[in-house]
Amino acid sequence: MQTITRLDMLRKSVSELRAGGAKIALVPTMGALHEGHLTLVREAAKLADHVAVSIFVNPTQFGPNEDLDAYPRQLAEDSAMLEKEGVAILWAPEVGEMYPDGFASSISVEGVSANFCGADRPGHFDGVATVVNKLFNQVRPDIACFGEKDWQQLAVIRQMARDLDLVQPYARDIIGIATVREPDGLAMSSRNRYLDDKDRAAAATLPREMREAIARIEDGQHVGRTLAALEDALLGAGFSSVDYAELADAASLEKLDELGEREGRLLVAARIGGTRLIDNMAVGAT
Ligand SMILES: Nc1ncnc2c1ncn2[C@@H]1O[C@H](COP(=O)(O)OP(=O)(O)OP(=O)(O)O)[C@@H](O)[C@H]1O
Ligand SMILES: CC(C)(CO)[C@@H](O)C(=O)[O-]
Ligand code: BAL
Repeated sequence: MQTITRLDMLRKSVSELRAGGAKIALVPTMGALHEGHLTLVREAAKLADHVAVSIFVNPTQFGPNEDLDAYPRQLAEDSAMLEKEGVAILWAPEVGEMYPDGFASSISVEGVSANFCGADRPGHFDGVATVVNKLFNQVRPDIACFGEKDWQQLAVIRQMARDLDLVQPYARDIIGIATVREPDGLAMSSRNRYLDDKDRAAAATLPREMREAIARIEDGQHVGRTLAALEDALLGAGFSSVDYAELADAASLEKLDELGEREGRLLVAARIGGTRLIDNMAVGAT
């Protein structure tokens, strides 16, 4: 595996890998890798000849009071894990390489980014879209893999890829990978390591109560009251606040008051012990 920190070196290595028509899959990450990330890498390896993984804690997607400084950074450990997975390129630029002096552009994806994390974290998805666009231009992957854990992020990236002709035929090339969970159901996330033992145990209430709420909605119970009960259950279990707990159209991320014929997704963000956790699950899917 080549660990690359400079863009000129990346371009050279990518073109060498691509010689003879080999396909490249990109897995963008912010590092502090866990089994969720490694699942993305393994799926990527099935779909392409070579896998490139990026590790970049992107400052432009963090708000002023968020955890940019505290975000875990462990490049040596991450690099050893990726080496074992047979990854060809680890792209790990410094902030100045990604955003040289004078950098002045931003990509804003409307609609899908308006609600949920987009509303709670102003500018977050502009930061994500801009850096993912740059990563696509830098690596020029044939496919890219993203986790469904960040459902809204995946929708934003798909919209951007479609609007800006980034990959084609696009629908096949942005791959969404199902959320990988801990044995108690908690979605794996680099931020789970912020939780102390008590909060970590209570955090499993989130997927459990989401499943309960989904069963009630599918059973025809009132959506608004079911979601209010879900919020109460989380607050009762030790969560300090619920940023949102909403039923949405799975593709447009428009809020839904009832399921109807639409493919629904339950999306939740809630805080426990100062850590913001997100999760989402299908509602009404066959
Ligand atoms: N549990 C998971 N299952 C599947 N994919 C995941 C999981 N966790 C993260 N990913 C995916 O890995 C990619 C990189 O995510 P990132 O590095 O932000 O990790 P994270 O664990 O989501 O971190 P954070 O705690 O910052 O949200 C994203 O596409 C993300 O959706
Ligand atoms: C896609 C991403 C790597 C962009 O910084 C990040 O948002 C993430 O890790 O999900
Ligand atoms: N996994 C999403 C990246 C973020 O929360 O900033």
